[in-house]
Amino acid sequence: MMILDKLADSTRKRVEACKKKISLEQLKRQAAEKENKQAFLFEKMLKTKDISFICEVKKASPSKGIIAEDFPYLQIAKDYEKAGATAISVLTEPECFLGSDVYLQEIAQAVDIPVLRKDFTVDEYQIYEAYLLGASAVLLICALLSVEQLLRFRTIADELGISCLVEAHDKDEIEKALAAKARIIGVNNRDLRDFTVNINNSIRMREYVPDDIIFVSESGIKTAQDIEALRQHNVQAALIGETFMRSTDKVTALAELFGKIQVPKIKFCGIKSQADVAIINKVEPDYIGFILAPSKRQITVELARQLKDKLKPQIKTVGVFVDEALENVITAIKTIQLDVVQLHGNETEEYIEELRQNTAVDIWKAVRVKNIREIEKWQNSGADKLLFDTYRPAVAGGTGEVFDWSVLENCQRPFVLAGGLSSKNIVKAVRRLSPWAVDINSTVETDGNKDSEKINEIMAIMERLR
Ligand SMILES: O=C(O)c1ccccc1NCC(=O)[C@H](O)[C@H](O)COP(=O)(O)O
Repeated sequence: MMILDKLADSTRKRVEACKKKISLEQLKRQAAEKENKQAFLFEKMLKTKDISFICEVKKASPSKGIIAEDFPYLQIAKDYEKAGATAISVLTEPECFLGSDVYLQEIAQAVDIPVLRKDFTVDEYQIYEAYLLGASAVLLICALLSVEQLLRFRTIADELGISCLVEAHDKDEIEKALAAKARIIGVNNRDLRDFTVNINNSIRMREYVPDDIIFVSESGIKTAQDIEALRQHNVQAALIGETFMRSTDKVTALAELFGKIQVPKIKFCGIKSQADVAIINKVEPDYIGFILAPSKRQITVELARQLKDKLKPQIKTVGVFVDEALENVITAIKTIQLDVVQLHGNETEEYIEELRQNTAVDIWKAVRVKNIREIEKWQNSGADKLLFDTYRPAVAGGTGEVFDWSVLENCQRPFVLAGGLSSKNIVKAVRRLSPWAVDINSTVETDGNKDSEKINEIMAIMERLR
């Protein structure tokens, strides 16, 4: 019997045993009661310009045996998220892959990125289970399912708001996936009959999948050259297990596979004490920001001057103002010896122009992003840089919340990215948007003060991207 048939058999038995504990009807009722706050997140996140990474958490496999003796699955998942993974695939098959539903459930709760349940789906029961465990997607393998089953399972998943990664190995299976109206097709580079792996399989199969369907290359991807070849063939995502499972430093491993990027300048905003300055001097970011506008982080011009005195001279200072009278801004620039003025209110082009006439500092205009029109409106601004931040009514800045980055994908000007950037999302943001600089504030604070561990973590992550 082939491995796939064995796995399907044992999965059917497993599902029957589960049904005795909780019936399908009960499971359906539970699913109906659960609110899906992030419908189809898995496929939404895979729709990016450059290649995405689906990183796999797996302890063992039939072809390789035990891959990870030590298996801190939650830490692995968190490391993948920091490394910039777009999604995480979690093996739940218990016999050959030594997976568990518990891994999936805990991981889905611990990370903000979508999680795929990697199992051998042979029964609709497993789709409801996956949804209840917190999965954002399930795997449907063409070699195991008829077109009718694929269609039915995909329809159930659609009703629940979760995605299906429909896996094929050859042209016939791709046709089956297309007949089942798959929106995401994964081509497996591993031949499950003899376990041989050849990443050219997905490259060969690329032409059979229309461009409006997300194409995922699965298995055996090891090197930056592999990723570059997939990129050249317009592959949207790479699903990688063993290579990442065997790497001790996921951030560096993913950075090496992704290839060189332009690492942005780094600004930490809301510096307000000598203790903050001491932390900053140790890590030497490119910029720091003093909030000189009403905020829980506001400091006086005089305190900013004193802090600047203690700051290493190579670190540039940004004064953040909100609709401040021009003469006060000019006085602050001179007193503190600011390098940059960040206008974070409703300042106009005329205001920017007048400021330009009166000072030599760089001017950054903060745009709090409500929609894409906001981005377009400021494209011809006279400001030196635009800084895009999250819009929240009645909050000028420092929200700690992320906005929808898709509006920035066609931005023509170099920009500063702000809004809820953290060690969890900064790599993904940098790869996806190539900002000129990143601005981090709330997420590196603990109890209202800058936290050296959190700042060090961001700096260490960015260092590994170089
Ligand atoms: O941070 C503030 O308290 C603030 C108040 C008023 C105007 C601007 C403010 N911050 C400006 C920044 O440059 C922040 O770094 C930016 O908004 C991002 O903040 P966060 O989302 O907390 O990382």
